[in-house]
Amino acid sequence: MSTRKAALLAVGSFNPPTIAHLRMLETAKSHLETLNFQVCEGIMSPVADSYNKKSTVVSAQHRFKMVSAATKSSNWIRGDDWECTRPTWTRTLAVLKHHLEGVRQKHGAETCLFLVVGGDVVDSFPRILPDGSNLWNADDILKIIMDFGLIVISRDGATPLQTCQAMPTICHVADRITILEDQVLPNLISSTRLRQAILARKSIKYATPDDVIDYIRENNLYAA
Ligand SMILES: Nc1ncnc2c1ncn2[C@@H]1O[C@H](COP(=O)(O)OP(=O)(O)OP(=O)(O)O)[C@@H](O)[C@H]1O
Ligand SMILES: NC(=O)c1ccc[n+]([C@@H]2O[C@H](COP(=O)(O)O)[C@@H](O)[C@H]2O)c1
Repeated sequence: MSTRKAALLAVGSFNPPTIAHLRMLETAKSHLETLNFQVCEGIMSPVADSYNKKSTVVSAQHRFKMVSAATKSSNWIRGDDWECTRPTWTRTLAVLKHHLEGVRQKHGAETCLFLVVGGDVVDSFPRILPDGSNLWNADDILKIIMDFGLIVISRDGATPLQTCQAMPTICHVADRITILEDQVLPNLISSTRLRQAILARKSIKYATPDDVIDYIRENNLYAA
């Protein structure tokens, strides 16, 4: 069987990045390798500041630097600041389209780009915003699943398959979504837990790479 090249994209706040964010990319890579893909690159793209109105979210500049620190020891995952340096929020389909171009230039015109998300992101697909608009466009979701490829990492409390099956606009492609468990490190880690621990002066060692901890300490992030 011939090898196909692939790259992976993870989007999110990464406020701060945790080992769960890194594990989701490693889990997706291992799975694709069993399907004979050669996974060339993993991209972590922090969302722009304009997306989050929460006061707990530190600036995109800090979040990008923490992602760079988190990926320092990886030989295939890197942070990318194209999304977070744009003045307005960029929908994930547009982020994928942007990176597909770069990835194909680097690794060849046949390279695939998959989106990797936790199950909670899929559970947000049907969410209606207070102004009545959809958080996700149905068309975007269809394109992400069919034109790119959606890999979902199970997350406690999330029911991604049921969510997709219950959405009339995407139920017919629900079986095209890959849902994986992290068998090596099933976890309940979240950025929220790390922020809470820092605030309570508790250790976050081993929940994120040491370089991220150093960056948080040097910049006095998340402390009261
Ligand atoms: N423990 C986990 N298991 C599976 N997916 C995860 C996990 N933690 C984060 N993710 C996924 O990583 C991506 C980026 O997540 P994000 O930066 O919002 O982190 P978070 O831990 O969910 O943040 P917060 O606690 O601040 O809401 C999302 O696709 C999210 O579902
Ligand atoms: N319509 C969209 O493209 C869309 C909608 C909601 C969240 N997202 C992305 O998903 C990521 C995670 O967002 P949440 O932290 O709100 O779950 C962010 O990077 C955000 O940009 C994209």
